[in-house]
Amino acid sequence: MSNTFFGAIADDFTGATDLAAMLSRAGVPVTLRIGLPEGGGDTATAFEVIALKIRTNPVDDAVAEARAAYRWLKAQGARRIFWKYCSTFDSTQRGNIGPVAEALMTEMGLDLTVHCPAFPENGRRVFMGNLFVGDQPLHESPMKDHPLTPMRDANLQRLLGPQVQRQTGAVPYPTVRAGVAAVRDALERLQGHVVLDAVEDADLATLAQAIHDMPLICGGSAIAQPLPALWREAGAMGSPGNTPLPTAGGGQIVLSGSCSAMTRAQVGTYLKVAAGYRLDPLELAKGDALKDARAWLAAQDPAAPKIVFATAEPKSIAAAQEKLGVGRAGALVEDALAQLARDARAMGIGRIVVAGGETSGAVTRALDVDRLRIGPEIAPGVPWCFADGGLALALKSGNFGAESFFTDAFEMLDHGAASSAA
Ligand SMILES: Nc1ncnc2c1ncn2[C@@H]1O[C@H](COP(=O)(O)OP(=O)(O)O)[C@@H](O)[C@H]1O
Ligand SMILES: O=C(O)[C@@H](O)C(=O)COP(=O)(O)O
Repeated sequence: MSNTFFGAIADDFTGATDLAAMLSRAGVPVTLRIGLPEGGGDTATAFEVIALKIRTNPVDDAVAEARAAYRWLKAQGARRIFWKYCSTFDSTQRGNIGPVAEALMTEMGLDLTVHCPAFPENGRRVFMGNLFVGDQPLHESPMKDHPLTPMRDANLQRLLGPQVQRQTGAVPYPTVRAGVAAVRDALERLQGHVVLDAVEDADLATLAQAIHDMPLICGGSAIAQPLPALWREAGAMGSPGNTPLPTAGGGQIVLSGSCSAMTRAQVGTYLKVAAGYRLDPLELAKGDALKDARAWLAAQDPAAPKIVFATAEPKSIAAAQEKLGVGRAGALVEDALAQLARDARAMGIGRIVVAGGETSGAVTRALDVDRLRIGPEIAPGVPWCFADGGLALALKSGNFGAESFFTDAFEMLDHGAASSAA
């Protein structure tokens, strides 16, 4: 058995890099695995994050993949397990947040776990069990129009309830404000899935102190940031070593399949300085559109700023989904962007920014990457990641980053920030 201390299972790829970034901020080197590792005990490190693509899979498939990932982490000796899902609680009515949490509890013989999606730095706050995005309740935020997981309620217990067998409960804000002992006390009296309120980072610090010894924590990435220092203090883990990051190759491209309000703004901003090609799922379904996109890409200068995007307004997404179905519309775009990523690599492009969690999963898999090292953060929760062979990837959650994100990302590499990263 090797020395893994912390093992995370992330339901999508942007979520995995987000969590890895938070742990890196806390000073620990993280190994990010793309998909379930094969064999691998000899390469296991202290902090392992496994990126799966199971956010919108059928429940049974998602549970089976998460269980297999858990068993691999357990075989490496992991003593803390983290089930990483989206800070906007992206899930369908059936799952997969609840069913995976339940399966992990059963595997681990637990009757209590906590759910903490709050990420105040990115505007996700939980108050009295209700999730806010900026100043809007989740179901009034742009998440109500997500192509795959439209969120139509903000109350986390109401969202979780139908997804789980065990009971749900909550630690409300006044208890969190009352401090660590009050939170511990509340948790001792609860069972099942307990939703934790957190409005500011100070609340996350309180919660982390109260829950750092729990074997299973579920939620967004922000609650992970204060944990390594507490584990170190409690003597639960040693000081992991550090190794230098690989360097990034040349050339650049942005591939965007996210349709979030923030990505739409980012694409609009980037098109002012970059060459752009728009993919339309209805055209892709007809057959020739991908060939045209590939020809367009082949004619571009690898070094010049460029973007291929399917990013569209809710009305146009709805029209495509009505004709093709939600799954097919999404898959056509994901497959096309995956093929274009392979083409970009073949042209010698080594710096790729991908917008969208599902999209990132499709692209990263297409590039045959099995491990990523975590570099500097471009924006909160979005680090540059480095694969072997000179490939640098930034996997941007739809909602994250400033409007200038795509330019910010390449400027960061141009200015050599990667070489100074932890
Ligand atoms: N124009 C479009 N019409 C329909 N679906 C689209 C369109 N553009 C992208 N999609 C799909 O929407 C989904 C966006 O999800 P994702 O990549 O996870 O983005 P986010 O990070 O914003 O959630 C993907 O499956 C993508 O293929
Ligand atoms: O927690 C978050 O918000 C992100 O880490 C995340 O999961 C992003 O998912 P997408 O918005 O689908 O990229």
